[in-house]
Amino acid sequence: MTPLLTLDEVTVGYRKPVLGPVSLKVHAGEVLGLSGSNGCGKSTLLKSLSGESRLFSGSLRKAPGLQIGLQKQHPARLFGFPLSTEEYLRLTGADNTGLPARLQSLRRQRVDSLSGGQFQLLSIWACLASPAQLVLLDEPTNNLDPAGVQLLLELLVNRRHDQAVVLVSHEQDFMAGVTTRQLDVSTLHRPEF
Ligand SMILES: Nc1ncnc2c1ncn2[C@@H]1O[C@H](COP(=O)(O)OP(=O)(O)OP(=O)(O)O)[C@@H](O)[C@H]1O
Repeated sequence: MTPLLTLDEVTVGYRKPVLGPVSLKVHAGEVLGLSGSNGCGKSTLLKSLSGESRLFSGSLRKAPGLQIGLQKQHPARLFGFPLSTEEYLRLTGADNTGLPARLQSLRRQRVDSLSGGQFQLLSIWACLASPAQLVLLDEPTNNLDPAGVQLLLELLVNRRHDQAVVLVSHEQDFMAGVTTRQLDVSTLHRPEF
C-alpha cells in the first residue's frame, strides 16, 4: 500500500532545528501516537506534517491530492461571529451521518458560545468526518470530561479505514486504547548547536 506520508531523514524546527533526522511512513487506517516529555518536539513534528513548522533537511512526501484535517492544541475561534455549529460543520465539509448526540444537541448553538470541551469535540469531529485522508490531532483529550474522552475513543476506534490519524497525547491509557503504533519522540535525535 502506498503511504499517505513518507518522511525521509527530516530535520524540523522553527528558526533553528528542533528535532531530527526522523524517518517515518504513515499509511491509511493507522493511528500513530506521538508521546514523550514536554518540549521534546511532538507538536513540532506534527506541525511539520501540515507545513506549520519548517523543514531544514530531508524529504517529506505526501500522496498525490492528500487532504489534511488539523486540530490544534490551542484552536482559534472567531468570537463575535454569528456562526452556528451546523454551519461550522457544513463549512468544514464534514459528513454528519452519525453525528454524536452530544454534538447533535448543539447544532443551533453559536460556535463562540460553546464551552472549551464542546468546541474541542466539535473540531475533532469536523476533522474525522471531513474528506481529509490524514487527520492530525494535538492533545485531543484537552478540556474533555470522561464521557468526552470515551466518545473520542469510540470515534477513533471506529474510524474510517481510508483515513490515517497522527496524534499527540500525554494520556497513556487513551494512547493505549486508540493507537495502532506509538513513537516516543523523546528518544529521537535532537540537533545540537
Ligand atoms: N513557534 C515556535 N518557535 C520557536 N520555537 C518553538 C516554537 N514552538 C515550539 N518551539 C520550541 O520547540 C521545542 C519543541 O516544542 P514542542 O511544542 O514541539 O514540544 P512538545 O513535545 O509538543 O511539548 P509539550 O508536551 O509541552 O506540548 C521547544 O524547545 C519549544 O520551545
